[in-house]
Amino acid sequence: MPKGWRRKSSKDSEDSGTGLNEGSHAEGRAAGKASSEAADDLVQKAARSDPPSARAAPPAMHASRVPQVTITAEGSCSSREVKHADWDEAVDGTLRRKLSNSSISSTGSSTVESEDDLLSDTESNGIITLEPLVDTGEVKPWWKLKTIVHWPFSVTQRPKVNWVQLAGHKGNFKAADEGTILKKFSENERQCFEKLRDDALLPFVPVYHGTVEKDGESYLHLADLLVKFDLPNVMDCKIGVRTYLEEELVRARERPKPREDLYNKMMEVDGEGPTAQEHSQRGVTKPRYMQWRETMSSTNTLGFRVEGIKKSDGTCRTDFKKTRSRQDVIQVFKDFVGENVDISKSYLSRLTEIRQALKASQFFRQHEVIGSSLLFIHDHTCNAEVWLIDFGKTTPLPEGQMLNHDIPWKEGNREDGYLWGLENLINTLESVGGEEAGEETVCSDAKGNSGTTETDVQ
Ligand SMILES: Nc1ncnc2c1ncn2[C@@H]1O[C@H](COP(=O)(O)OP(=O)(O)OP(=O)(O)O)[C@@H](O)[C@H]1O
Ligand SMILES: O=P(O)(O)O[C@@H]1[C@H](O)[C@H](O)[C@@H](OP(=O)(O)O)[C@H](OP(=O)(O)O)[C@H]1O
Repeated sequence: MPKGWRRKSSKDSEDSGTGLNEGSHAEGRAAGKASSEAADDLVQKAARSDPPSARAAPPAMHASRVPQVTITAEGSCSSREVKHADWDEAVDGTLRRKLSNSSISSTGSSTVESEDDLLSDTESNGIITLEPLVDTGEVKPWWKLKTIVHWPFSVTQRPKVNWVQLAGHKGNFKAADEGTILKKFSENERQCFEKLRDDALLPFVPVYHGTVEKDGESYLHLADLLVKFDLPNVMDCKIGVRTYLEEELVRARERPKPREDLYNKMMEVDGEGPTAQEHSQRGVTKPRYMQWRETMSSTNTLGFRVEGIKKSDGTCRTDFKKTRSRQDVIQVFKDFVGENVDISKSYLSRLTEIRQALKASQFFRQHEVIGSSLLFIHDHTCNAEVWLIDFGKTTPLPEGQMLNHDIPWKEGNREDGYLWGLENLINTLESVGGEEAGEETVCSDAKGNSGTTETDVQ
């Protein structure tokens, strides 16, 4: 049992996240209004605002063919249009898809965007679709990917390859050889993948193939986790009770930099979110924004939040900023698993294995894990996997220091609430399964033959 936290039963916290964290909504709003003084006051206040975490809480191809990147979206995902041929010469000589920012913009123009825009624009979340401009009928590596689908909105009958980035920074990913992707290099993340090579968590992180240089840029070469799935359903859940580093807090306190992009993002969700001072300066600091995101979503109440979901039918959602109560999260999960008990069970067993591995992991003990996600993937075969991704802000502790990951965060202790969030995630999925006890389960084999089974969940 976490020290200082209590894992509540689903009953305890039945109707809202506030059941897990009494008054946290009100406090969230209060935090939203917290200060009308100088920006550094905002940061200090945010730092002091005794986050709920500190209170009782529950538990690829050849040159003859010129493919084209099509970035489109459905549902509430960002809308992207076909831009220009966007294949690159690959690192090893074959051609690769380029998912770079230069071909993507919210207006569909091919204008190269500034670094600032890239960092602040999360509109990149969308379904990335490849299609060849010239179809020779030849089967090339990319077309062998199992993620090939024919979109309903397709203007062409050519095969397409889809990859989805549900969260994170625009332009951070490129395609690589079949079954792999390139992620923009971060020394911090590289070090994490190197250390994970010899760790208990290795079976739960994407295979790391080292670093790659391309056009003067460095990348981490990683396994594409979607590749073995057929029309996958994908969900990104950010884990932990805190989504910013302590050092970001300190920096913002020393040199507060109110950001207009973050102010605008806040306004999009809640016009009443910014304080009077933030309205007048049309800016909010990063930690203040991050804390506001935490209080608006289930990060504070449950220690995790849903960032985005892409379903096999092509629909994609990233509008979960206000999905906060346990009931709302359960509903989102129910919808994601399609009321399929077998899938819930598979996810649960994988999460249980992850929990076990985390407890055995030396890496985990010695790192503050911030902004990392669990990527859920399943398809009609009921193959369901969960993977640990994104170690960009996972930071080593000073020599000799270790974290519990399930005790409240207080500035200085660097606790991240990762295990607490995982516990709540498991608990939430158990509720999804529990509510669906006896539901008919329809999974198909790899050839698409359906089979119906009656399943009980205890
Ligand atoms: N190895 C992978 N295989 C398949 N999809 C992946 C993989 N890694 C990341 N993704 C997709 O890309 C998205 C963003 O990944 P990630 O969080 O690593 O990016 P990021 O830019 O570092 O994010 P952030 O800005 O939150 O730090 C995920 O939600 C997922 O949809
Ligand atoms: O989810 P949202 O509301 O779009 O907010 C972004 C999200 O929290 C990212 O995790 C964060 O990047 P980091 O995790 O790398 O800090 C980014 O900061 P940024 O704008 O400074 O890139 C935020 O804008």
